[in-house]
Amino acid sequence: MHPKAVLDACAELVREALVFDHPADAVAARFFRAHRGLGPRERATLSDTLFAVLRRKLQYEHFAPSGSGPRERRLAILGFGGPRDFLFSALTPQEKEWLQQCDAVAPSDLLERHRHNLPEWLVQPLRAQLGQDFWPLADSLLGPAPLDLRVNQLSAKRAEVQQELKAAGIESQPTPHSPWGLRVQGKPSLNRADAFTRGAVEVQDEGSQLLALLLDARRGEMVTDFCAGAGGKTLAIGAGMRNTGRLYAFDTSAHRLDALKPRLGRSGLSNVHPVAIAHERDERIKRLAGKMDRVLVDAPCSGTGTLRRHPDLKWRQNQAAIDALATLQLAVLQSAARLLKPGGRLVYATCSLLAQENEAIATAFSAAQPTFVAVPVAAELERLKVAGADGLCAGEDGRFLRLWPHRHATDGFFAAIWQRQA
Ligand SMILES: C[S@@+](CC[C@H](N)C(=O)[O-])C[C@H]1O[C@@H](n2cnc3c(N)ncnc32)[C@H](O)[C@@H]1O
Repeated sequence: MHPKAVLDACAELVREALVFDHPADAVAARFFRAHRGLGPRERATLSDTLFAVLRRKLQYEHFAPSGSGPRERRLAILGFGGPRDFLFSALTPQEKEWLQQCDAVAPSDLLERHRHNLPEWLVQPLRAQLGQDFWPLADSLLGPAPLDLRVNQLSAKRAEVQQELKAAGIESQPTPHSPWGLRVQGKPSLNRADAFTRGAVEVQDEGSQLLALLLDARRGEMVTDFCAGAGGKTLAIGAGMRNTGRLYAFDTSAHRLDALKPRLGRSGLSNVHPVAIAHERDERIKRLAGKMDRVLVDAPCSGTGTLRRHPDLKWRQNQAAIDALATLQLAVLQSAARLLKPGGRLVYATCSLLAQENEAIATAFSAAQPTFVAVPVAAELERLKVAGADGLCAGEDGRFLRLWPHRHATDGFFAAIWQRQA
């Protein structure tokens, strides 16, 4: 495809995504369906351009007014995801000169907001929480995330899968903390790899694997994954139960639960029961009250821990949305807690960076539910033989799991654990 046509397509995709009426990856998927002529290399260039624009939107919007032509074209030029010489052959002499001027601006000459590229509703609480560490976090959020796999412990061994992937030209390393994880080098296409099609591996961030590990579900138990979505954690939990017992996968989105089904098929699990619920107080929950050994609440959240993968999330939300999420999170946690037997384990988790969705919810729950006793996560990780457990936790006695992209190379995750008093 001619460079000019590729740049035009990039600008059009940027225009569609910046409406922010749908998630950026859904907009890109729709765009590729509508433009079947785009090959894999062109699609990669378009995606990389879009994600660069979303990551550095404030910086590029600051540069854009000094250029010429439509705004989306200027943004696409600044974030272009293909080779420089390819881009140059699509530009007018005036555009080339403008791009070189933009490239020459030193980061130190930019305002802070044009360097961190974060909205104020996110900057303020993160600065308050992190102090000096705010900038390493902000920098890490401008980069891509690694590709992690979880080896299905039901049917495969990590070292063997690593060898198998290597033979297929896919290099990987064991993840430092999760016993099931492999971190893959580069961005190889996995969908056709035999290890993937036969269910020996699933794509899952190392941090997400640790959340499933913390539930510590055992053989023969009754377990609920309350916000199961497409089942990333459900699959890990079901494998940990060695495909025995009963694992309910609840979610209010039947559509997301549908995406769990093919993954269940590949995984070999038959102990999982997906159930679409209307809301967190659904009658079906009442019927199962007091029957569960373990409940995971992987709550709906801002997803700010996943900004490397979903940079549009910072532009599609605001403080009012976080306030509404916090109310929902406490309601979901309170309702899910009713499912537990005395002695049972409750895990609350998010992929948010914000204390308002994390420590504040855990603290409010503890205050309202004195029969749920907090279990320090650091001690649990140590018992589960997770390397470097202390460095993964925060709060008094390592009370909470707190993973950060700039410290742990994972997405940002939070978890708290309670045991219901017998
Ligand atoms: C963080 S996502 C879950 C991700 C999933 N556990 C995984 O590992 O792939 C949160 C999920 O909560 C679901 N949800 C939203 N409101 C809910 C509610 N009131 N009760 C149960 N689930 C809810 C959303 O549909 C979404 O799938």
